Amino acid sequence: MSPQKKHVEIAIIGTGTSGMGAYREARKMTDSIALIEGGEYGTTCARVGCMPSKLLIAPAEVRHRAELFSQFGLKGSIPDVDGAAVMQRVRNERDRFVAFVNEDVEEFDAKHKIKAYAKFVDDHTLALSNGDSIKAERIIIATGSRPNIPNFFNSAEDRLITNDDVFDWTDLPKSVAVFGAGVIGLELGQALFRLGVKVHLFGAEDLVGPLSDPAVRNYALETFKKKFPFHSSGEVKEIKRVDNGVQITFRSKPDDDITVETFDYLLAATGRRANVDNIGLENTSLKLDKRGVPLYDPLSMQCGNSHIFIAGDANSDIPLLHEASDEGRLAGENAARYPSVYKRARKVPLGIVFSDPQIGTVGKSYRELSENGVDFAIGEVSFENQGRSRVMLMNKGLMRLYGDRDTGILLGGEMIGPGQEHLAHLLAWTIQMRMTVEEILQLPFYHPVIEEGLRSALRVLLQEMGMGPQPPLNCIDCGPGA
Ligand SMILES: Cc1cc2nc3c(=O)[nH]c(=O)nc-3n(C[C@H](O)[C@H](O)[C@H](O)COP(=O)(O)OP(=O)(O)OC[C@H]3O[C@@H](n4cnc5c(N)ncnc54)[C@H](O)[C@@H]3O)c2cc1C
Ligand SMILES: NC(=O)c1ccc[n+]([C@@H]2O[C@H](COP(=O)([O-])OP(=O)(O)OC[C@H]3O[C@@H](n4cnc5c(N)ncnc54)[C@H](O)[C@@H]3O)[C@@H](O)[C@H]2O)c1
Repeated sequence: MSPQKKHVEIAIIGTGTSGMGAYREARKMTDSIALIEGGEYGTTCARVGCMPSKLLIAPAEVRHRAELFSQFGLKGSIPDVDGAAVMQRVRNERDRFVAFVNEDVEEFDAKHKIKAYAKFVDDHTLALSNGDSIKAERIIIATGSRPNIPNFFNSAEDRLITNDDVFDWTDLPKSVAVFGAGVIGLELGQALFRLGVKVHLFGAEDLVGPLSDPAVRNYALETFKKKFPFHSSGEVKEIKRVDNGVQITFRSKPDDDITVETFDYLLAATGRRANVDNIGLENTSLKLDKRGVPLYDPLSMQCGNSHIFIAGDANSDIPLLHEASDEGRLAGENAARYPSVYKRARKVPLGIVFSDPQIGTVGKSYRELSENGVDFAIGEVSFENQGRSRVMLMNKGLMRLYGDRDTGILLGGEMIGPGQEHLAHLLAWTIQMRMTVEEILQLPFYHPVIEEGLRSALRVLLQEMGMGPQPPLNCIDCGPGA
């Protein structure tokens, strides 16, 4: 068949979370759409991201609780891990989540869907990998991201893997060297370790997860180092493919002796790279930043004043699922409205790492406040003596909250500890409502709950801001271990 030339109002490149959101919004206003997908339908989140990673973490957490039996005075053995069964459940449930997404895609109008990779030929024209081309009045870039793999890792040859590979395993390997102590490395590394896999986590510059507050970061480093081999500032001298796997020669700390260990795989979790370097942006008039991402307005997703919009991981800014979804819908709405483009307020930043202890970041980070010279106070609480956390043997953690000294408004926080996935939400909601610390303290806190730890941090913050009335810290009406 000779190559087809199609003309549409809106072309959306990528049918992941942001592309699907964009499609739903744009579809409300036009029937002239091309929704293009080069890879597999199903989204990164459901196929190889959020969902399968949490499916791997779940059995690891359950088994870890059994390791605490004796501390509770319980007798019983720690369950053996049936790696094949663990991975079978991960794959089955993953497939179920992917099937839900695919059902949604199935319901999209068949005449809108195109299966091919797209590349810009000029500002309005896309060349497709199937030989066809599309002329579009407006275009949305929703191409997502892919693992960033330093060249250094290539010597691991066929034993170099990423998150794209892990969830297709039919059994657990014996050993994995995880590179990158960011979100993926912490989540997958700890889960594999707790499922009996020999894991070493190799970080860089003592960074851990998304933490920028030095006190919380140091606490996190100390805590994770007690849990599994974690070389947070080590030096890797050599990575070599050997007969039985990948041999890694390294120093755990700068002054340590050299160690040589062999692993089945090297898992690269060293950040992600936006899929914007391979879509022909050089053929457009878009201005790019130093990462190669088009300059765009995060309140409208519009690139400059152009008819091109960018959403989700493709813009590299907040590579999280709920943000990709919001950005996709905003881009879809504005592409349909163009040239009258609306700005929408963005949600308060919220990040959660599903490690144990969990990590939470909300609102403005310590780094952002410090670098911008904001005069902020810090309220800190340790979870080591927090009542409910001790009861549950989950009493590891440190929360630091930041408040504005002039207005008493809560600005943000960084934390590691029990139940942070819930505490971080409460904090994000109160920050989005622009509540003062005093107002938040008027809200009900039950007893005995982990939220009482959050209340203690808020009370310390109020005191640090010099704003009364100041309830006595560790007051008796707060209940023991608040
Ligand atoms: C291991 C892992 C765990 C994660 N866990 C969480 C979590 O717990 N919580 C959270 O909030 N976020 C998590 N994330 C992040 C989250 O998955 C992403 O932010 C989100 O999926 C991004 O959605 P997207 O629409 O931008 O990209 P995607 O869903 O990746 O969609 C992009 C689509 O574009 C297609 N495409 C690319 N280039 C082209 C082209 N040229 N032509 C046509 N199609 C193209 C791709 O094939 C893909 O289908 C995780 C990510 C990973 C990797
Ligand atoms: N729970 C969640 O919400 C969740 C879970 C997984 C992923 N994600 C998203 O996916 C994104 C990507 O995750 P990620 O963990 O790949 O990236 P990341 O940016 O969180 O962490 C990458 C880490 O790798 C380190 N690193 C880089 N090069 C290295 C090297 N050569 N050796 C050792 N360490 C090196 C970096 O210093 C950094 O700490 C995250 O930013 C997040 O937005 C979210």
